[in-house]
Amino acid sequence: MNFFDKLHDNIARNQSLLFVGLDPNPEMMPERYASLDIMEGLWNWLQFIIAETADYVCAYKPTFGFYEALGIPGLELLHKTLKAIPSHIPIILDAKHSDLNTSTILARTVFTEWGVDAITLSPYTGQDHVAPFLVYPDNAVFILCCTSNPGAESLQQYPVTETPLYLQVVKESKNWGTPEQLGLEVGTNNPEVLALIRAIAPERLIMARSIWVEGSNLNQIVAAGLNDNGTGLIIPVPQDMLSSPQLSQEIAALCTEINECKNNINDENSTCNVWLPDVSVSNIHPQQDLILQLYDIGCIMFGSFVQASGATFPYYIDLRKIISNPQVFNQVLSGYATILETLNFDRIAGIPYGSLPTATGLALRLHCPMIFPRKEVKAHGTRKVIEGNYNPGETVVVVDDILISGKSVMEGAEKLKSAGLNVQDIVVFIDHEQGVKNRLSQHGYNSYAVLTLSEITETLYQAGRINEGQLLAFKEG
Ligand SMILES: O=c1ccn([C@@H]2O[C@H](COP(=O)(O)O)[C@@H](O)[C@H]2O)c(=O)[nH]1
Repeated sequence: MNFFDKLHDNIARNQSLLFVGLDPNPEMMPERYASLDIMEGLWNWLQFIIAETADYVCAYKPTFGFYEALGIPGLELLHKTLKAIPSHIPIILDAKHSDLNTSTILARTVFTEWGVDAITLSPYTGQDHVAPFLVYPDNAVFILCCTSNPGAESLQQYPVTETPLYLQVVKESKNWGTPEQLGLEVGTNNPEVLALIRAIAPERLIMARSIWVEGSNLNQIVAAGLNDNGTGLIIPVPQDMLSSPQLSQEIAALCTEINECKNNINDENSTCNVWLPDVSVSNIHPQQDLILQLYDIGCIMFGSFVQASGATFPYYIDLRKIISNPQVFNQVLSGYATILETLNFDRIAGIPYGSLPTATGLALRLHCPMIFPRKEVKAHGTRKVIEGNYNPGETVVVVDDILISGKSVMEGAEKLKSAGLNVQDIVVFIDHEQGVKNRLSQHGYNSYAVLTLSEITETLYQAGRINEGQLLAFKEG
């Protein structure tokens, strides 16, 4: 089960948006444990917190730094703490990790060895740093986009007049991972800041932090943080409460207060227009997130572009860019893989150059050998038409990026056939439509596409990424 499903199950099971920090901070350890050895006192305290709160939380969030600061016994304590958390409750390791060089090894350690479900990351090292954490489909990351630390303000709010840095972080990080894998960590007690972030990221889970300061208005904070469906927000249990001997009663009362707050807000927002989200939800394309990301990373361009056929189109689809965005690339591969898994073949062939990375990714993912027909045959060396090993008589599935006239893919397929291979199935990411599938079928090929061009354009239009003029440009192209 992936992190978000696990989290939502617990929100529903415990009727709680609350998460608890499991922080062995000696300065906060209650007096009643003072007579014990420090590590024993902290361990008893942590066990007490888990036992008292397990029925009232949606997640636990151990802060890595507190354990690290206790040295080797601290890391042993972390290990024991992670083991003590009931397995159905998701664990968010608060690491605020920011080092690119250690991201791959840390991701592997925390997700595969420690059983952590999600981790907090600092955004400064960019997508390269985040990508190694996103190759684990059941795990998630939270990107720190805003902190309540007054000293951070001059950076976060810069430049004051245009988009401040913290909002830029929100915008940028939306391109790094899907809503199921990437949430936002937002430290603020200012409802306006939360509302600005929510407006830019209506689809993201927000992990609120630092909301419990004197003068904070819980109702306003919850109202600003919830999404249009009245969800998408998790709230920390105040640190002070975790020292209380009556922890379970206090957290139960807080849970009720937040639920009342949430229900009132959701009731207030339930106007006579309440049917609208239902209508739009049913219209949302299942691949909407991927389509928007492809657009956002510049795979869909407007302008005057001459096609291989000589025709001029008012747009160009450049799927070659996906190789620079591992998260998007991975999702594109999943789209192809779903189709390939229904077909029978001995080898995968990619059409150069654009589809070679895709064919390579699919060959690795599906454990299937790959070959490719050369675009041009070299006048030296082996002078091979087909690269890679194969046996005549084998069946090959051809993968390409987009079908416009079908000429490129058929040329590639013919080269494979002339080497004695069987080619029947062609799988592309985008079908330009306008009869190209029929053309391929007239030449004896079955063709399959992950998406059609009209599905993409309708989705972009509905999401407000393109205007009516651009939509028409696609339709008339
Ligand atoms: O928007 C586009 C249009 C074309 N391509 C490239 O061309 C072939 C598909 O064209 P055919 O007419 O079907 O041969 C495709 O493999 C792309 O490499 C493109 O990338 N984007």
